[in-house]
Order: sequence, then structure tokens, then C-alpha cells
Amino acid sequence: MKVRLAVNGAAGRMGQRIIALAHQESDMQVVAAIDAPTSPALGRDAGEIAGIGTIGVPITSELPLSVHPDCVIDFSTPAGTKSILAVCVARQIPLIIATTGHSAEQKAEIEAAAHQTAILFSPNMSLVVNLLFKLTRITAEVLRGKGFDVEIVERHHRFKKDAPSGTALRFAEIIREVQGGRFIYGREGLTGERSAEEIGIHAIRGGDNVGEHTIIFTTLGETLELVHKGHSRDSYARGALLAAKYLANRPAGRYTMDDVLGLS
Ligand SMILES: NC(=O)C1=CN([C@@H]2O[C@H](COP(=O)(O)OP(=O)(O)OC[C@H]3O[C@@H](n4cnc5c(N)ncnc54)[C@H](OP(=O)(O)O)[C@@H]3O)[C@@H](O)[C@H]2O)C=CC1
Ligand SMILES: O=C(O)C1=N[C@H](C(=O)O)C[C@H](O)C1
Repeated sequence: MKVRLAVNGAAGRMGQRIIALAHQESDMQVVAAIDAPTSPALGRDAGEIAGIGTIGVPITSELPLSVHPDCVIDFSTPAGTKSILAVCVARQIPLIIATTGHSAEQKAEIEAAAHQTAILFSPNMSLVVNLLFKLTRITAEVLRGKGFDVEIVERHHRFKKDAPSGTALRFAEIIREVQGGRFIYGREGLTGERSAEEIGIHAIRGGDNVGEHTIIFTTLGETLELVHKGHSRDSYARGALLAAKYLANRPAGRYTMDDVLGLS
């Protein structure tokens, strides 16, 4: 049985890679491709937009009622997540939310929706970034109370709409869960000396960088840096496809990339 996949944000950078890589999988079939109601890609074939030739799936502004996917992957915008979340809840379709930049209120809505359908919500679908979440937690536990300052630096392409990245925020949350502290977004002016509880978060934007994150643990005399550098969006896309195979036909509930990757 093939996993029937719908993609939200299908004409975007990630949506195109999802469609291209899913098309290569013998056990997957792209059955729907959704994008913004204002998208110039509406009505065009999703495979052509993704650069792989026609696949017989037009880009639409909504999930057609006649199409029944086993799973939806969302790489869009917070507004795009809101629309597809309502559809997936109403139609009981498992949903992978890879979009970032949601408000606290929207994150709460996503968590609540997991009571009604299967939801996997992760700011990063890469295997090794998810491993780095674990390594960061271990490092924070070992260095807790030993006088280390923690700062997080992320770099992304000039087109990215949200800052800091969802992944940087997740790293910061992990530090705060282990050590306590408060987030400081960049610094400017007469800030005074750094206080021990600060967790600095810094966003660099430029060029075509597909994503880099550095978690800096620094003290008087030495520094430890944990670094991930993405080279291609395909690392995120492959993780999302693995997640779709895992989530298809699961009952309602909140699932994580740790479940998918066996990192729990
Ligand atoms: N979790 C992860 O591993 C990763 C997450 N991301 C996140 O995924 C998201 C998308 O990234 P990226 O592909 O680079 O961005 P793009 O801007 O290239 O793609 C987003 C797509 O969503 C479309 N869109 C906008 N509004 C809606 C809507 N209401 N319904 C459906 N589609 C809509 C956009 O259309 P239009 O351009 O016409 O507005 C665009 O085609 C971002 O939030 C990014 O941070 C990215 C990479 C990895
Ligand atoms: O917009 C991107 O490109 C990325 N966004 C995600 C994030 O905000 O964490 C993940 C990855 O870094 C690429």
C-alpha cells in the first residue's frame, strides 16, 4: 500500500523538494498539492513546479473533498498551518507541521488539535538536528551550575520570514528546561554586563544559507560549540517523508521526531 500524501505550501522551496523526493519513493504517492489562495502556481501541475515534469496533481488552494490523503505535510506559513489544521481536524487526517513562526496562541491550538487527529509538530525534520537537540540537553545538564554562559546563533537565507528560527527557539527551550534562565534576542546599547541567567539568541540573514545553528557554551578560559550546518533542503525533506510514513493512519495524538527516528 502506498502512503497517499498531500503537501501544504507545495509551490514553496520545501514543498517542491517534498514533491520531488516523494515522487521517487515506490511506497508514496502525492495526491494533493495545496498553496496560498493568491499563489501564481494555482492550477499548474505540482510536478512541473517542482522541476520533475507532470505528475497529474494540480496545485489547488484547498484540499479537494474528493481526495483522501493518509497524511498531510505542511511547510507553509502560520496562516497556511491554520487553514490546513482545521481541515485535518474536521477530516481526521494525520498532519505533520514543519512550518515555523507560530504565535504562542497558535501553538496551543496545534497542541489541542492533537486530541482530535494525529499531529507531529517539529521545527526541524533533519535526523542530525534532532540528535543535536539531545546532545544539547546532555551538555546543558553536565555544565549546569558550572559558570557557563549559553548563546545560540542561527544563520538562514535572505528569504526567511521568521526570526529567530523555530529550531533556535527549540535549542533555547531545551537550555531553559535544564538550567532555567531568560531569553535575550540580540543586544544593543548600554546593556550592562551579561547576567548568568541570560540565554542569548541571535539571527543572521543572508544569501542562500539553508540553515545553520550553533549552541555556544562559554566560560572564563574555554568554549564549547555544538554546530549543525545544513547543505541542502533535502535533509529536512527526507525527514518529513519518513515522518509521513510513520504518521499515516496513526490515531489522534501528539507525535515527535524522536518517535519517528527512534531517539526516544
Ligand atoms: N521543520 C523543518 O525542518 C523546516 C521548516 N521550514 C519552515 O517551513 C516553512 C516554509 O519554508 P520555505 O519552503 O522555505 O518557504 P516558502 O516561502 O518557499 O514556501 C512557503 C509556501 O507556502 C505558501 N503559502 C503561503 N500562505 C499559504 C496558505 N495560506 N496556505 C497554503 N500555502 C501557503 C507560500 O505561497 P506564497 O509564496 O505565494 O505566499 C509558499 O509557496 C517556513 O516556516 C520554514 O521556517 C523550512 C525548512 C525546514
Ligand atoms: O526557513 C528555513 O529555511 C528553515 N526553517 C526552520 C526553522 O525555522 O528552524 C528549519 C531550518 O533551519 C530551515
